[in-house]
Amino acid sequence: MKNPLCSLPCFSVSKKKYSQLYQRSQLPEGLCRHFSLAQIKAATDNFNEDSIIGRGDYGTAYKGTTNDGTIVVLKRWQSESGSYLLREMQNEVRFLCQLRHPHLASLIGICEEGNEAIPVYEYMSGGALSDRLYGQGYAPLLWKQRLQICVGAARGLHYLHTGAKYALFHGHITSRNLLLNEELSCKITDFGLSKLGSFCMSKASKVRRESKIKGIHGYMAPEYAMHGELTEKSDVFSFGVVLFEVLFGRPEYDSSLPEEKRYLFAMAMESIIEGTIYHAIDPQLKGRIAPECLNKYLEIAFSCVHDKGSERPEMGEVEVTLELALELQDRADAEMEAINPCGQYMHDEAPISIDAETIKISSLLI
Ligand SMILES: Nc1ncnc2c1ncn2[C@@H]1O[C@H](COP(=O)(O)OP(=O)(O)OP(=O)(O)O)[C@@H](O)[C@H]1O
Repeated sequence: MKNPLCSLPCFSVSKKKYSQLYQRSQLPEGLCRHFSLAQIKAATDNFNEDSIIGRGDYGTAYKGTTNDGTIVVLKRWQSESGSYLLREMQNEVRFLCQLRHPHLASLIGICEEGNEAIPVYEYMSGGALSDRLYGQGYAPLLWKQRLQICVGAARGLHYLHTGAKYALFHGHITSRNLLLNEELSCKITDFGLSKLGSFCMSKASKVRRESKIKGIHGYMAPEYAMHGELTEKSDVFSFGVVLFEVLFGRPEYDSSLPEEKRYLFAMAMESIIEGTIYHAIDPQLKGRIAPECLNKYLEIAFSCVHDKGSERPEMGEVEVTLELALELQDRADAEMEAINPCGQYMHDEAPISIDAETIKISSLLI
């Protein structure tokens, strides 16, 4: 049966209308635990202000503890929010209930009672990757930790694209949507904008959005920003943007910087052309990156943000290349440690050589 929500325009929903609009997910208990509203209230001390950890467009995120002691995050949808946000939340629940992967966010269950529709997630105590890269209050991530996080995220995204019966496109990959646990293992979250692709990826992998184009502009592939075409290659593009943030330790756009430095890609390009990349990257990484690793990393990062989707690699290739970059770093570190068994060491700043064909960045980015 066609979901009646799909044909609704974007408007805000009154409480009365909400119950008519909201279709119970009717997910079997085996796929998704069902919480009662009383259990949710107990977990958050009746939605106590102190339990709030953030607010999104849809409503409020709370940290809570379930009766078996599990620390969770609950997202309370507000009826004043637009109906498209309700649709996004249902979309997320529908996908996450059926997907299980160590690098995808874990949906523990949902509460559907009265006017409430509250998904319950595993709590990720390590925060968002964006916060760890350029937020306040965290120790800087080491280069190898960053690489491991990227490898994890690439595995999750590769699984999303190819691991299930139908390909799934995330549609909203950003460093804010990559959450870390205590061991710094990364999980992809926020599947509200996700779309099912074709049964077979090699056939028509293109999904055209009928609705408004949504997402964060700097992460959007040119074909998505301009024509609303969401494919697996749009996720690859967004992931490439994250790879640059990881290396440079800054957001893709930073209004606090002088104009010529605001756009991450303009800065990255200039540093490659002028041979000043080692000065442009995150200062915390100075001397920590082996040149052969940096070369591999930059090669794959630039190819991910290629102007043309067809020239971008598939996530499987991205994953393998990042694993190789990590291996090159491990090897170089082992060699340095053999020479300096108890000393601090710095890797050389060898020139970077990237094929000019790989660097074809959209003018939208710079
Ligand atoms: N599972 C989780 N574990 C720990 N923190 C989380 C979890 N999910 C979300 N958060 C944090 O809660 C805050 C709100 O997140 P949420 O996903 O609700 O909105 P957002 O991503 O900030 O915005 P939007 O979803 O509207 O783009 C963010 O700081 C996010 O890092």
